[in-house]
Amino acid sequence: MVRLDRIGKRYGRGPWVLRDVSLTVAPGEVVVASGGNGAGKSTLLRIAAGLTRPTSGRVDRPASVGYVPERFPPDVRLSARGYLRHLAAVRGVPARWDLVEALGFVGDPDAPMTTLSKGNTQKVALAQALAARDLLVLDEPWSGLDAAAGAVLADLVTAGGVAALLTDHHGHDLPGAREFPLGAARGGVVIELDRVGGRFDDVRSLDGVLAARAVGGGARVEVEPAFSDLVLAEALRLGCSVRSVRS
Ligand SMILES: Nc1ncnc2c1ncn2[C@@H]1O[C@H](COP(=O)(O)OP(=O)(O)OP(=O)(O)O)[C@@H](O)[C@H]1O
Repeated sequence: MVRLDRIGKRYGRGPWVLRDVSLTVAPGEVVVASGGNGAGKSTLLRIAAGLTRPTSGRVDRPASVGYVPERFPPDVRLSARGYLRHLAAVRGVPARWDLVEALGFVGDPDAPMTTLSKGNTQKVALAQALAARDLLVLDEPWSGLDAAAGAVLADLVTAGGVAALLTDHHGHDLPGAREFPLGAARGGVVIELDRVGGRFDDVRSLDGVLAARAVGGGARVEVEPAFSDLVLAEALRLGCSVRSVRS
C-alpha cells in the first residue's frame, strides 16, 4: 500500500500545487486522481511513485513500484525487448513480454523504441510498470491505446490485486475504482447522469466540464459551478437523464 500523509508541494517559490493532501491506496484498490488541467494530478502521482519530493508531509511507499509517465521519454535508444529487460533488471521483477503481447503489441520487438508507433510504445511502457508487485502509478495510461488494448488494460489494472493510483482524462469505466478529486474539482458541481451510452464523449467535451467518468451506462461529471445549468441543459438535449446534482 502507499500512504501520503498531509502532502504539500510547491515548485521553487511558486504557488502551492498541493496542500495538505492525504491519501492511502490499499492493495487491490484502484484510485483515480481527478481534476482539471493543472490541478496537480501528475505531481501527486510523481510524489507517490518517488520521482518528486514533496515540500511537506510524508510518504510511505512499498518496495516494488511501477510507473508510467504522462509522456514517454523520447530519447530511449533501446529496443522494446531491451527496454523491458533493462527496467525489469533494475527493478528486480521479471521481464513480462507476455504483458506486451496481451496488450496487442504490433511491431518488431528488436527495433529501436523510437521507431514504434505511440500506442505500441505505450504498451511497452505499461508492461514494464504492470510487472511491479506492490504499487502501480499510471499517468494517463490509456493515452494512444486502441479500444482493444484499452479494455485489456482496464482488466489488468482492476484484476491485478496491487494498489493502483492513476489519472484518466477519458473517464474509462473501472469497476470498483474510487475517485480522488484534486484542485478545482473540489469546488465543482457533481452531476450524475443516466442513459449516456455512446454520447459520453459529447458530454465530456461540454464547456465547463472539469472531469468526467463513465459509470455503467451513465456518467459522473464534475462541472465548474458557473456552467452547471448549461451542462444540465445540454445533457438533457443529448438524451441523457439526470440522476443527481450535488455541489
Ligand atoms: N517541474 C515543474 N516546475 C514548475 N511547475 C510545475 C512543474 N510541474 C508541474 N508544475 C506546475 O504544477 C501545477 C500542477 O501541474 P500538474 O502537471 O501536476 O497538473 P495536472 O493536474 O496533472 O494537469 P494536466 O491535467 O494538465 O496534466 C501546474 O501549475 C504546473 O504548471
